[in-house]
Amino acid sequence: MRLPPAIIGYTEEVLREILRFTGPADVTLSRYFRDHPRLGARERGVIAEAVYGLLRNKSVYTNFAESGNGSPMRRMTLLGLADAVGVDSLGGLTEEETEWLNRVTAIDRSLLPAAMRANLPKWLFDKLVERDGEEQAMKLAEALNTPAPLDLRVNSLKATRDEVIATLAEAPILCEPTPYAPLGLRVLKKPSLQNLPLFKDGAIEVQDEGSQLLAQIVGAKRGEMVVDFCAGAGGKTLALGATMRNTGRLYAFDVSEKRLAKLKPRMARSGLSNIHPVLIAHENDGKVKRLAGKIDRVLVDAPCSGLGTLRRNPDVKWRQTPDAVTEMNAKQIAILSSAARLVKSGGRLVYGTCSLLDEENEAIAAQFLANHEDFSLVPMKDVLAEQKIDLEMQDYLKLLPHLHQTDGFFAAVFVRK
Ligand SMILES: C[S@@+](CC[C@H](N)C(=O)[O-])C[C@H]1O[C@@H](n2cnc3c(N)ncnc32)[C@H](O)[C@@H]1O
Repeated sequence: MRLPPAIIGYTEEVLREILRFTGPADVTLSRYFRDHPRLGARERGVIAEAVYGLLRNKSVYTNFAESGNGSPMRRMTLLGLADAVGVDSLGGLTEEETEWLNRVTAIDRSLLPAAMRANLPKWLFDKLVERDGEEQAMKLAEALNTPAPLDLRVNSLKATRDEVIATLAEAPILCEPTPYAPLGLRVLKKPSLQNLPLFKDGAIEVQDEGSQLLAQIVGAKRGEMVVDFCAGAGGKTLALGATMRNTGRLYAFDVSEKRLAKLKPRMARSGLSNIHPVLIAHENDGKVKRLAGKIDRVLVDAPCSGLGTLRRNPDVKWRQTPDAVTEMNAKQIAILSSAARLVKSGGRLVYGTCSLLDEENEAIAAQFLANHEDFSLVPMKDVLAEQKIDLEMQDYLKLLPHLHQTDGFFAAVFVRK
């Protein structure tokens, strides 16, 4: 069935706003849908898919939109919608538009220049090519421009992975165990989970496999004192709390009240009572100082460019700038240095990001080690062996979508001597 012609106007309107890049695309999209309650579920789905498809392919579509007649924004909109549902499903096109869309969507993209095909901003593409070579950079770009699968983490306090697979199969929702994370499941389609008893009762949480692995290498144990320094809405906090079997004390620090507020209902669902959310004003807050030298394990899941999450947040690549990354680097080293003071002798400090850039990853780890003689690096291959995770790494954890089917993640593990 063809889509009503009005959908083109709605998509164009919201796209115009999103392409100003004044805020995250998902926030703008949610606000638009709230302001347009008449839009049905199917229309919302198509508009969202068109917007995301366009953000993923913006370089190529901008080039395509330069041909043809009429407003470039309408042409961009048509390309996004054609990407989402196919040209034949669009209602309200002129004959000329149909002919143009059929022509440009049939173009063999392998003939386009690599920098355009990668659909990355030039500064980022150049950086990746310089580091990894063009072939690898293209493979990475292609994976980053493909939507992420839906990964779940089983809450081991409430169920086993096999029990969840069996219960989901009754729904029927098909999934398979993730290759590396012991409690992960990859769902084969993208069903809505919110109303499932498994979700409401806290037996499952949505969490990328890479994020699960980052929490696991902290190695938190029963009865320990653990700090999740940048806990946000608690994706990794919940995983840590379950690994600790709901014992010990797990402090969830963050500077964002809004993010910590989102952790609370998730804590309630999970059945975890060992988590203590703490709002801090900054990384040197007195609440941090009081715990100096007392903590067994500290995770710093640092604020970063987020370029490893482009599969879910394709707008991030167009919103980030090299200057913003440089500013972030100062914050990252400041947070890591302050968090390090919490770690007791023999304790573990984990620095992680969801960035692909060396300057937010290895460079911060190296700078930290150079300035903290009382810490040494624990090679990631040893940490993975200890956690029985079957992944080949050297000094650091470096997860990449084209190699591991996860978001891009980096982690370094240090021990206090
Ligand atoms: C990558 S996000 C954390 C994601 C979270 N750990 C998860 O797994 O869902 C980084 C977090 O760092 C927080 N943050 C920023 N500056 C901070 C600071 N100075 N001290 C502590 N947290 C900070 C941000 O509010 C944000 O929630």
